[in-house]
Amino acid sequence: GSSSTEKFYRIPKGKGPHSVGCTDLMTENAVEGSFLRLYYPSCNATDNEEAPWIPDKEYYQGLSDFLNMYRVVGERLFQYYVGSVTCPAKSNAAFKLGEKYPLLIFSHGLGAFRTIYSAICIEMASQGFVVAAVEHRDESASATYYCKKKSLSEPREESTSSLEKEWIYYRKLKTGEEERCLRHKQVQQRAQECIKALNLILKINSGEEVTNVLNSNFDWNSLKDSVDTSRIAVMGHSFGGATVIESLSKEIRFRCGIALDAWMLPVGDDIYQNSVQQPLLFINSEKFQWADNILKMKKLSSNDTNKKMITIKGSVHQSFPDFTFVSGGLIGRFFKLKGEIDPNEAIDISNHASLAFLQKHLSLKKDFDQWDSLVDGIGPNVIPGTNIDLPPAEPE
Ligand SMILES: CCN(CC)CCN(C[C@]12C[C@](c3ccc(C(F)(F)F)cc3)(C1)C2)C(=O)Cn1c(SCc2ccc(F)cc2)nc(=O)c2c1C=CC2
Repeated sequence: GSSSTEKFYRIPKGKGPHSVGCTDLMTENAVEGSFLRLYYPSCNATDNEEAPWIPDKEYYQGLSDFLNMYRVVGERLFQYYVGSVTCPAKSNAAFKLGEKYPLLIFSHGLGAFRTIYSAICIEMASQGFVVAAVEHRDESASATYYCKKKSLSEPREESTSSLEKEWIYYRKLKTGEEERCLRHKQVQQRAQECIKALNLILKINSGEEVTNVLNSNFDWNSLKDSVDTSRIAVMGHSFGGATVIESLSKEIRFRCGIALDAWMLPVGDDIYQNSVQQPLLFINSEKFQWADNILKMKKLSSNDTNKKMITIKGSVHQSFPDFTFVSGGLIGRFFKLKGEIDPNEAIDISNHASLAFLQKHLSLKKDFDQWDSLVDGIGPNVIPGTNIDLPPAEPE
C-alpha cells in the first residue's frame, strides 16, 4: 500500500532525467567469475516491477553472522522488517539507447554486498551513468554466491530454473589473526574484481557475446556501443573506499575515484610512494573518522590539488548505505544508522559533490558543475577537509 510509513521508509528515487533499470550479471560457474548488479538509464518501463532490495534470504543469514546475531533470530528480524523493501529501479527494464554513458564501478563495504548502496547507484544512473555494483568474493561480504556447473547427470529439462547456488559467507577475523594482513590481501582481490568487472562491461560494449549464468531475460546486446570507454571512474564505501585507492593505483583506465568514508587500514604502505596519480575525492562522515585514518588520507593527498576531502556535518558511517533510509527513527538511532542530519540531505550532499567531481575529471558536458562549491567544502552541512583534530605536523 502507499501508507505514509512506507513512503517515509523508502529508498529515495533517482532525481536525474533518466528512469533507472537494474539487472544482475554473473559470469563463469566459479568463485573467480564476476558478479555485479548493473544500474542503468532505462526507457520509462511502466510494466516492469521494482527490483527486490535484498534478493535472497542467505543475505539475512550473512548479515546475522556479521552482526554477531543468531541466524535463526536475524533471518526472521530482517525478513519481517525489510523483506518487502524494493529498490526504486525497474527490474530488467529496457536499456535507454542513443547516448554513450560514462561508467562507474562501485565497491561495497565490509559485511555489505552489491545491492545495499542503491540510493547512490540509482541517483548516478538517473543522472546518466552506467553503474556496476560488484559483489566481492573475498569473504568480506555478508554473503555472496556463485552458480555451480549443472552436473551432466542432472535432469536437463529447460524448466529447471532453480540454479545450484554455492554460498560464501562473511569470514570473521580468527583470534590472533593480524587484521592488517587479512584486509591487505582482501583489498588486492577486491581491486582485481573491480578491474575484471570493468573489462567485462567493456567486452559487452564491444558487442562480444557474454554468458550470464543467472536466468534473466535482460538483453545484454543492447549495451553495444553504449558505454563511453574514455570516461570511467571507481567509487566505494569504507572497505570499498580502500578498494578505490587500490584500483586507481592498479588501473589507469579508472580516470578518477571517489572514496566514501574510506577505511585506510587495508591500504598497504607502498601506496604512499605516489602511486595514485588520478584525481581522488574523499567524502567523510563526521562520526566515523579518527586521526590515524585521516593522516593516511593526507599522506596520499600530499599537496596534490587533484585530491580533495570534505566532511558531511551530522552524518555517520551508515549515512551512505541504504539502511539509513529503511530503518525507523528508534532502530536507526540505536544502531547509529542515522546521524543528526536527515538521511536524504546527507546523501544529496554526497551525490551532488560526487557528480561535480566526476564532471570535472571526466570532462562531462552536464550541469553538475552547479555543485562545485560542495567539492570545496562550501555549503550547508559540509566542511572542507576534516573535523578531526590532528596532532601537530612533524617538523620536516
Ligand atoms: C558487529 C561488529 N563488526 C563486525 C566487524 C561490525 C561493526 N561495523 C559497524 C556496523 C555495521 C553495523 C550495522 C549495519 C546494519 C545494521 C542493520 F540492522 F540495519 F542491518 C545494523 C548494524 C554494525 C554498523 C562495521 O563493520 C562498520 N564498517 C562497515 S559497515 C558496512 C555495512 C555492512 C552491512 C550493512 F547492512 C550495512 C553497511 N563497512 C566497512 O567497510 C568497515 C566498517 C568498519 C571498518 C570498515
